[in-house]
Amino acid sequence: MATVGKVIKCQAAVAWEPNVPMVIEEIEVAPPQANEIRIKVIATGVCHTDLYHLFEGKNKEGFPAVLGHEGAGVVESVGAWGNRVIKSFPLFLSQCRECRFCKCPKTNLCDQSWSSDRYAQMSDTTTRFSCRGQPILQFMGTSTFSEYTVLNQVAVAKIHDDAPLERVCLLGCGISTGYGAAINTAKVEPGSVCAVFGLGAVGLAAVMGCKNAGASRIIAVDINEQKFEKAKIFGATDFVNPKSHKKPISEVLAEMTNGGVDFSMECVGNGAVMRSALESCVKGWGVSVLVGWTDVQDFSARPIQLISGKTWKGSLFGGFKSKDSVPKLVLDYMAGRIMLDEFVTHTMSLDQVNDAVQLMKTGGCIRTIINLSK
Ligand SMILES: NC(=O)c1ccc[n+]([C@@H]2O[C@H](COP(=O)([O-])OP(=O)(O)OC[C@H]3O[C@@H](n4cnc5c(N)ncnc54)[C@H](O)[C@@H]3O)[C@@H](O)[C@H]2O)c1
Ligand SMILES: [Zn+2]
Ligand SMILES: [Zn+2]
Repeated sequence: MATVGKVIKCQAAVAWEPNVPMVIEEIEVAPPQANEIRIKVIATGVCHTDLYHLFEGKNKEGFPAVLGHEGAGVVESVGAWGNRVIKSFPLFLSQCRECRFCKCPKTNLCDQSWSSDRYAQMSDTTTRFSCRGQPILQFMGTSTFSEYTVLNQVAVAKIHDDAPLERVCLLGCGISTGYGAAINTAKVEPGSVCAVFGLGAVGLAAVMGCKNAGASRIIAVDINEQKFEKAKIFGATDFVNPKSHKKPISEVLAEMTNGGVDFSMECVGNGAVMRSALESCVKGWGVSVLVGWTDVQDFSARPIQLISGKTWKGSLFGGFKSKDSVPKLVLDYMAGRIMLDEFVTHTMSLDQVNDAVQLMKTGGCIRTIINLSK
């Protein structure tokens, strides 16, 4: 390819500062260095975590940056070699296969993922992006709101040649997260009663996970009743709007389930909802999983909640070891074992990225796909 080894000029949505819409800019993307891969992004989803970074987070240091971490594309060039067209998948959670955590089957938290360097920039702390001479940070080591991006090879998976990128990109974050929270972290059992709090893409995917794991009853909880119809498609059997009840939601669920649910998943990112999700579990064996993202420093629960035999745990990227699992999830979609199409409510171009963010902010979408292929 003509671009191998050269700087590529392309369009990207640059978040210059917090609480200000992103600006479509021409950026320069440097060639990949050793152990890096430059990817032409074909499609990307917009996740609540992008919104969180832009508007809700307290990380004022993380700007200017190119956001986006739910993308799929093709390899443009790899370090010093090769230019085969390979469908490839940027992973915000890496899998180096060498660290203590990668070697342990109990977790997916690769040690390389959350070093502050890789989180904000590339592996050697110098970003590959610049705009008008100024370095631009790479969000979550991925930055898929750009026509081209550079990733460390520990954060790229190769996926099936026939994978439809404008669908499987969703496996880059929200869907894998919710689905895995149910099947890997909660380990939902056949015949069990589950409750999912929050019915965005993450929560709907958790509903899908509960259903695939054989749950007999799945209670969908959201303050936006428009989400209930979608939740039904993914397998929800009961629907609760906390705003329609004067009692705490845990009491409502306890009455509906003879004492509480077997498994609950918090997919909102709200400390109070996390507490009610735990309180909604049955004593003795109930398991509650935190999935929603929040920068609440402390949150509380009465110790009796845990003394009485409940388990409270959390899940990042659904507990999936990313490089190993994403290619398999792609095959699951292609074989009809998991749904993806049903999550897509809007398709837009890169210059509409602020509209996509706004839609998510107002609850007007499940997932918007930004199509970058030209
Ligand atoms: N742990 C992880 O690996 C991971 C990965 C991706 C996203 N997340 C987080 O998961 C959360 C959900 O992401 P999303 O993309 O589905 O977001 P979303 O904004 O599409 O969905 C959130 C849903 O929660 C509902 N909600 C808000 N307040 C509620 C309340 N008090 N009770 C019940 N429902 C309520 C909203 O109406 C909405 O339907 C976010 O916090 C996101 O940052 C975590
Ligand atoms: Zn690792
Ligand atoms: Zn995300």
